[in-house]
Amino acid sequence: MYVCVESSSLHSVCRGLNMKFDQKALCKRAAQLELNKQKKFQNNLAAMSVLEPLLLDVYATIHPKPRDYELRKLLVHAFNAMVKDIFGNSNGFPIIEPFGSFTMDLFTGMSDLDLSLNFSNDEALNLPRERKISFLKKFAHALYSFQNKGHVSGVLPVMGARVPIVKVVDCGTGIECDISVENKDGISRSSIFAIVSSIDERFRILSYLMKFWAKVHDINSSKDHTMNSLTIISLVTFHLQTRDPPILPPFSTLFKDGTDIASVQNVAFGLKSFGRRNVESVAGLFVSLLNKLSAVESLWQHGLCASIYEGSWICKKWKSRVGHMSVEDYLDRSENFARAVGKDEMQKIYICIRDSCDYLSSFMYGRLDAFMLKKSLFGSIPMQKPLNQLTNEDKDVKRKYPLHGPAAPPFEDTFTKRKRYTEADGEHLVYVGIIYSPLGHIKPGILGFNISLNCIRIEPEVGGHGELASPPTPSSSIGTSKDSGTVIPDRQNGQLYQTHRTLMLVQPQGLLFLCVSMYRASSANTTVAMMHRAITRGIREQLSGSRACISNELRFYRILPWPWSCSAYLCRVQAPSIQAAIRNEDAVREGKFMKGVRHLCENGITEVPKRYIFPISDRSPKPKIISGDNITLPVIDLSLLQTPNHRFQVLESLSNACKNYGFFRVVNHGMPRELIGRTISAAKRFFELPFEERSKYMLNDIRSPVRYGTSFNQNNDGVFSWRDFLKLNCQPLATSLPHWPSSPVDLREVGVEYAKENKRVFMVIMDGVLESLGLEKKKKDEMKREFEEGTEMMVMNCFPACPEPELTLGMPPHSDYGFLTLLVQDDVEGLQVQCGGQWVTVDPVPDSILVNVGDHLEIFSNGRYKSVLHRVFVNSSKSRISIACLHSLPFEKVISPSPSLINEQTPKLYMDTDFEAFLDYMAISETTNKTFLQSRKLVH
Ligand SMILES: O=C(O)CCC(=O)C(=O)O
Ligand SMILES: [Fe+2]
Repeated sequence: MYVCVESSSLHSVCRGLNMKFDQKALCKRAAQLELNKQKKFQNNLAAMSVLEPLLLDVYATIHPKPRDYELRKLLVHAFNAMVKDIFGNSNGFPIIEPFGSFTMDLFTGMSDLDLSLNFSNDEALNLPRERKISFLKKFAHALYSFQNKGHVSGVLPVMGARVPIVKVVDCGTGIECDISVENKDGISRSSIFAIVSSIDERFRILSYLMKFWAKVHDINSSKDHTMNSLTIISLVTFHLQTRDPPILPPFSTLFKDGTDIASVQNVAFGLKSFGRRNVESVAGLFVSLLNKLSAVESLWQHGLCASIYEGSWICKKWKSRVGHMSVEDYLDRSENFARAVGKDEMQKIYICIRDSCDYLSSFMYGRLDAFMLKKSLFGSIPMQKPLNQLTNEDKDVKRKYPLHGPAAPPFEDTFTKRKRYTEADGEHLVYVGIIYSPLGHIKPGILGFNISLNCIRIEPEVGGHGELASPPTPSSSIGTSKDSGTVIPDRQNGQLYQTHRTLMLVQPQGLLFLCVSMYRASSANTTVAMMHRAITRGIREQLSGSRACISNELRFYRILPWPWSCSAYLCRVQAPSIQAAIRNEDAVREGKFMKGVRHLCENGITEVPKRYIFPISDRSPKPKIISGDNITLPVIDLSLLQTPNHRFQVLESLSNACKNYGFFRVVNHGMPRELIGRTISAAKRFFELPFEERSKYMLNDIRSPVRYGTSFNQNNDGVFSWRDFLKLNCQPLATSLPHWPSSPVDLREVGVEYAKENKRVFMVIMDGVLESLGLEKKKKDEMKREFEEGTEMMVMNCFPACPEPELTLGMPPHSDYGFLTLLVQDDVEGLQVQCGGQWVTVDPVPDSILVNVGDHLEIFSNGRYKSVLHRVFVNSSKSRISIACLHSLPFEKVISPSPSLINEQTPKLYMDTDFEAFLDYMAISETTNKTFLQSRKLVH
């Protein structure tokens, strides 16, 4: 125990500055540093107004749902029934009482449940440690027998801990519980924070955000010597106490009538409007809290301590040493909540704090967009629910203490980005519950490992088992000694060896994958957390290949003897019927959809697989069949653009076309008709090659000079598009060309000729576009020089004939990313553009080249010219080929609104962007519907 030897006259020597601090000087210095930091940090109002909803959105995502509350309550109830059987129940005791994050209302669906086994209500009663341990042993003994029967799993007594506990996972809910005895300290601390929550709601929001932020950065774990939750919540409290005007009172005020819950509650009741005078936003508080922590980095070692009892900094030394971080326990002021924080871990914490301040600062300066900020602060993986929280009442599993509750709501898909079926399918996901208990069930075999799952539970919403496999009985063994495993390389930390097995189960309404991993570290320096991260990445990569969506990840256990560890994943794929499930399973297993639409058609299909069915809202209204109803696009005669007499007029038309349509045709462009014909023909012949030949170019790297693929953004598309494509990078040609397909034999030659001609035509149009935007000659010439070196991506599209064309789309509504796209096509109709809120079909016109404004030009023109949404429909009889060339500035160039187009009436509307940002975005998001461009918009 650390005993406080603090006094206000305590001196500590600052080695670096050779300076002494007493309490007053130290606190003054902390305030000064915070002020300096705050001054340097430019709070941009527009950016703040984007940050606020962003943070509230994160909060809404992580905040538990009603079912999470309910399950925990039911679980407490079930444990109480269990306790009654184990210990008897004479005077109403013992009872199980929850505390910790659940009672503070600061938990998430992933949080453990802290429970205390209480033998009386007497707050003063303090059982000796030995007594507590003997009660826990008795409890653990009973739990083991429940474990054998499949009621609970992962029973683990941790008697050597400061507070002895038994860990156990409930099979019905998947919730891990830490049970302690007479944990009155824990109960009163969490009750007090729950009361504080009622004073100002910013406390709870900020606590959630900070806890989540810390979790994402792996700095919220006392076991790993980073910050425990009490430290984080106390730092939030402290920040709110030290704002001007303060939002929360010092706890000394709260405790003025005593520290018993009733008194504190009473006092708090009178403080309900305490923080009202302070109107700071959550975003403002979030930023200033990180800045505050960042500012005082150097002062902790001199005894700086956050006292929420006093509501101010104090100077404090703990008995054995100065805390690396000091956050005074408000009930026992001789204790440091942050006592577990280690020296190296403090550095890790500070790297995260500094980085996050930098991200926020870049965001304020417009150098980082909201999307990337969110990713940097909170990661890109949504919080996942413990899978068994999706349960209905137990049916199959033996459960002695059933959770009697209302039926579980339908599965809420937190992975909307990866959702594979549309709402129109009508059916929700199957519930599947699974508990994996590694303790005592994983043994290294001679060649591999034996893994037994001691309590898998499968609970279909509708009874009956799948056809492909029946659910494993409790303790099915899915590991075999023949399974020598796969090596998953960890790019950052060398190699980790792991073995994993994939168990596939088909349920009447869905398909499940269960991946159980058992692995060991390759070196003694590898921490368990590193192993876990590497395996997680590996499994996710494998699953993204199969397009399964991960519905949940089981708890990560560190309780195996070093260097072994294990984790398990359950993934589910939504499917409306067993047949569909089997079809999908085939497709997923063989990666059939990934092989493209032509491949699918070549294998004979008579209906559109579910995976390709778009929501009605996306595919309606049906394309108009009556010709003549199609849109007449502006026509720009490029030959006239070069004649001085007509140039001005043509520029005028060009400007109108870019402003009002975003699409126009160019004629008299000088591109030989036969060259267009030859290029389309080469593309057509490429798609007609045997799949084995085409598949040589099926590369997953979006930066590769050649890429054969399918759909729109195949790694992220929820619904697949009826399109295959071949993307050829044309800049620089010399290095890209050798990678282009060698078959059909003329593809390279024709492609090069076409790419060069296309660039020439693009330069002519771009010259006009720049002039029409009023750029002065010098700037225009400079831009043109850059465009000469600019990117050019040739996209050959193939839209095969489709058995049910009205259900799908060749391309979803999207805009193109570059400055201009030049498009040619065969004679089959398919393109539609959005015009005045309507989808209108564009006729194929031989000899003309269709041009459209891309996102980069919308940004560069500061919104004067608009990139326009377009989509492609397919038909039942004819395959269609189109070739789009997307042109932009060089890859590394930053694209920003032209300064000449920013003025008082039209302030800068978009933040700077580059290809890297686009690619990053594309890698994890759906890019349809101009979402990328939306993410670049500045709010005024
Ligand atoms: O095929 C078409 O008409 C349009 C193709 C397209 O929009 C694209 O490749 O971005
Ligand atoms: Fe397009």
